[in-house]
Amino acid sequence: MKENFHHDLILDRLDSLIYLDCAIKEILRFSPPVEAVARTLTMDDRLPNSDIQLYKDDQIFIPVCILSRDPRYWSIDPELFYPERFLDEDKNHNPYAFLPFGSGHRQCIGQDLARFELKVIVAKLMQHVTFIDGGPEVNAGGQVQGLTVMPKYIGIKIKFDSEI
Ligand code: HEM
Repeated sequence: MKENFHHDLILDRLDSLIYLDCAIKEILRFSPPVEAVARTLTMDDRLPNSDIQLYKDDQIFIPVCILSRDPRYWSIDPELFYPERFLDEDKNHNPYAFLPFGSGHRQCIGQDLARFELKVIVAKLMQHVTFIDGGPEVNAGGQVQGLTVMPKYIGIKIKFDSEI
């Protein structure tokens, strides 16, 4: 990125940032901002290979955050934060194991915009600043559950590259 410091982020250049795509996917897999999506059944059904009977009008939750860390659906240990998985071993993952924007008729209508915005903002910031981990004391882990999930603590130092 550093050698591209003065380059504008034209679309072609954004498209070439394949590793950034992987990193954004990995963030959405590792810590999906929406942990579950809900559905109301329109007819009776039974979960395959189980005794679990479901009835019309039942409400079910699809646990996005559990599916994205279920070792049955990932080749590389899903507890590892490893963006490269999307280049190779986990490129063709089960599509239902990765649902940060939901799926089907009610999937997120803003997902293309969200992905694009995330990519532009991160790429633009990386052209001008360096992020430094605030360390284990400030980044003590944990999360806060609201409408979306957020880190409980977050400590990042930001250095403007002109200062380095
Ligand atoms: C990282 C950012 C975002 C995440 C993780 C996210 C995630 C989600 C999820 C999980 C759902 C439920 C999907 C389902 O039930 O299958 C949803 C629905 C929705 N999202 Fe997003 N979203 C994001 C950004 C946005 C943005 C930028 C917009 C609008 C510009 C947006 C608009 C909507 C709308 C309108 C729905 C309801 C769709 C419906 O019920 O038909 N979202 N989103």
